[in-house]
Amino acid sequence: MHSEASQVASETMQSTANRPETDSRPIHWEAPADARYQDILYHQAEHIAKITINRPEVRNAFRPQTVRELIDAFHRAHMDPEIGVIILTGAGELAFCSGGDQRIRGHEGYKDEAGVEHLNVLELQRQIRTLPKPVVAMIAGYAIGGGHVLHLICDLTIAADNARFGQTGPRVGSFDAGFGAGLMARTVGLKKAKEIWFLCRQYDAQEALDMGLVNTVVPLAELEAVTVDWCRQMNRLSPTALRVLKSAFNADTDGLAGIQELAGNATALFYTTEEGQEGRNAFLEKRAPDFGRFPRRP
Ligand SMILES: CC(C)(COP(=O)(O)OP(=O)(O)OC[C@H]1O[C@@H](n2cnc3c(N)ncnc32)[C@H](O)[C@@H]1OP(=O)(O)O)[C@@H](O)C(=O)NCCC(=O)NCCSC(=O)c1cc(O)c2ccccc2c1O
Repeated sequence: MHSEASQVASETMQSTANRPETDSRPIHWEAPADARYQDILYHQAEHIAKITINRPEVRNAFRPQTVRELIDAFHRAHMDPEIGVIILTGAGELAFCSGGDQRIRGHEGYKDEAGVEHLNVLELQRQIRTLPKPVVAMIAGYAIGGGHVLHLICDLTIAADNARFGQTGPRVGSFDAGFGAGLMARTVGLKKAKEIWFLCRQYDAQEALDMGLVNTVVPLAELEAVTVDWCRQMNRLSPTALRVLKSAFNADTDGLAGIQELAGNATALFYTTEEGQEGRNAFLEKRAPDFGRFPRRP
């Protein structure tokens, strides 16, 4: 029979084993020479990529070029086998992102250098959802309008205590009736999502936490350390498990495209098995496949 003290000790050991200690070692970001952009920054270290919207003079509002660069940077992190987790953030302490740059909004979208109008942030949203690595939004200051939807799309959100969240669409003559509405409702519930869009209020970090819009709130000074710690924790886990789980979380929301994503992971895993390879080998060796040796599992 356990004494009370040994029982407490064993429970403590168990809970410590389940909750890794915070790893607050400093991280030494490097900026690869071939990843230089105008509107964003790209850094990497310890299997983590950090992508920063770098337009603090407009609270990190995006223009078509910003979005093009973000798409390129996310593609880079997606394809880099050294990268396991991606952080999306904004430069400075005042804003994560304030959405589309209203100064260059035209009649049909946001004007690029050639005068062509885009809503290309929608492409970026799909990219962040479908790339098979966790994406963490690291938020200081405002996440507003299209910037608010960007953090919503990310898999996790870590907010500093100065963060503020909200939609402005109906006030500035815009709306995101795609993930901006549907995913918002799935995240915070239908009534709250309608409140966010219909009243265009701002919410502080604690309110965002209370409604399930963010995962945690930390002091501003600890924002990057905590975010990096979460990324380090994810990087210690099975990349395949995280990959399949991410697609599973998308599957019902994204309909057949979501099932396709999840199913693609099943196919990729099947290709790694002897059973999957027997079919290919038989074809290449011009013989009938022998699937008889593989178990019919219950
Ligand atoms: C974000 C704020 C709440 C910050 O307020 P604060 O008081 O801290 O700062 P200022 O207001 O003084 O701003 C400083 C400086 O930045 C400029 N600025 C800020 N945001 C933007 C912006 N989005 N575009 C352009 N410029 C911006 C501001 O003018 C100041 O410049 P000065 O020269 O005067 O110093 C507050 O700034 C704010 O509310 N900003 C606007 C937020 C907003 O309405 N965003 C657009 C929403 S619509 C959208 O994002 C959107 C984009 C898409 O691509 C879509 C695609 C498809 C469907 C829907 C989309 C969509 O809705």
